Amino acid sequence: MSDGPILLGLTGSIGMGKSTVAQMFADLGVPVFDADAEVRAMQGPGGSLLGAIEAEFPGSTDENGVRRDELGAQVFSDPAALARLEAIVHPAVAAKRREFLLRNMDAPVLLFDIPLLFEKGADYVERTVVVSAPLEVQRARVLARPGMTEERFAAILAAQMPDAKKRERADYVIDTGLPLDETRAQVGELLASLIA
Ligand SMILES: CC(C)(COP(=O)(O)OP(=O)(O)OC[C@H]1O[C@@H](n2cnc3c(N)ncnc32)[C@H](O)[C@@H]1O)[C@@H](O)C(=O)NCCC(=O)NCCS
Ligand SMILES: Nc1ncnc2c1ncn2[C@@H]1O[C@H](COP(=O)(O)OP(=O)(O)OP(=O)(O)O)[C@@H](O)[C@H]1O
Repeated sequence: MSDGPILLGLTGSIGMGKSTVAQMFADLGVPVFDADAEVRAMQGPGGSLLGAIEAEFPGSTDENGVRRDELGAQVFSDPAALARLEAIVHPAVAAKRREFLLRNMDAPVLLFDIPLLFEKGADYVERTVVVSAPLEVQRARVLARPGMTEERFAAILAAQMPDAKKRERADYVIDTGLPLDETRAQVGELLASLIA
C-alpha cells in the first residue's frame, strides 16, 4: 500500500514570490491548494460564507460579497473580532482542504500555499518550503505594485514573522532573488529529491 502523498507547505513574506513558485510546482504537475483563493471564493459573490459573516458582522457584505476593506477595518484592529471571523472561515477552508486531499491521493506530492503557515500553525503539512530573496529585491518588487507605499510595506513587514526566522524554520528554502529559470531549476531539484 502507498503511504499517500508528501504534504508540502509553501510560505514566504510579502512579495517574495510565493505565487510564482507555486505556479512552478503546478507546471511540474504538483496539485496546489491555494488557501487564500479558497477563502476569497467563499467570500465572493454568492459565496458560501456570506450569510454567516453578515450575521456576525452586520453590513460587512453586499451583492459583490465581503466588503474586504470594511471587514478588514473591523477585524484587524480587534483580536476578538478576528477570532470570530476565523471561527467562521477556518473550518470551511479545512473542509475544502480535505476534499482536495481526497481528490489527489494518487499524487506523490501535494503543495499547500499558505501565507501565514508559521504564524497560524499548519500541523497537517509534513515539510515546509520558504521562498526568500534579499530585502532589497523584496522591497523593489513590492513597491512596484500599484497603491503600495513605503509606510504600508513597513507595516505589513512588521506584522509578519521575519524572513530570517521563516528560513530558520523551513525544511527547504527556494531562492527567489535569482533569474526565474534558476529558481525554476531549484523547484525541479527539490521535487526530484522528494520523489526519489
Ligand atoms: C478580513 C479580510 C476579509 C480582509 O481582506 P483583505 O483582502 O483586505 O486583506 P488580505 O486578506 O489580503 O490580508 C491583509 C493582510 O492581513 C493578513 N491577514 C489576513 N488574515 C489574517 C489573520 N486571520 N490573522 C492575521 N493576519 C491576517 C494577511 O496576511 C495580509 O498580510 C480577510 O483577510 C479575511 O477574511 N481574513 C480572515 C480569514 C483568514 O484567516 N484568511 C487567511 C487565509 S486562511
Ligand atoms: N526568481 C524569481 N522567483 C519568483 N518571483 C520572481 C523571480 N524573479 C522575479 N520574480 C517576480 O517577482 C514577483 C513576485 O510576486 P508573487 O506574486 O509571486 O509574490 P508573492 O510572494 O506571492 O506575493 P504576496 O505574498 O505579496 O501575495 C513576480 O512579479 C515575479 O515575476
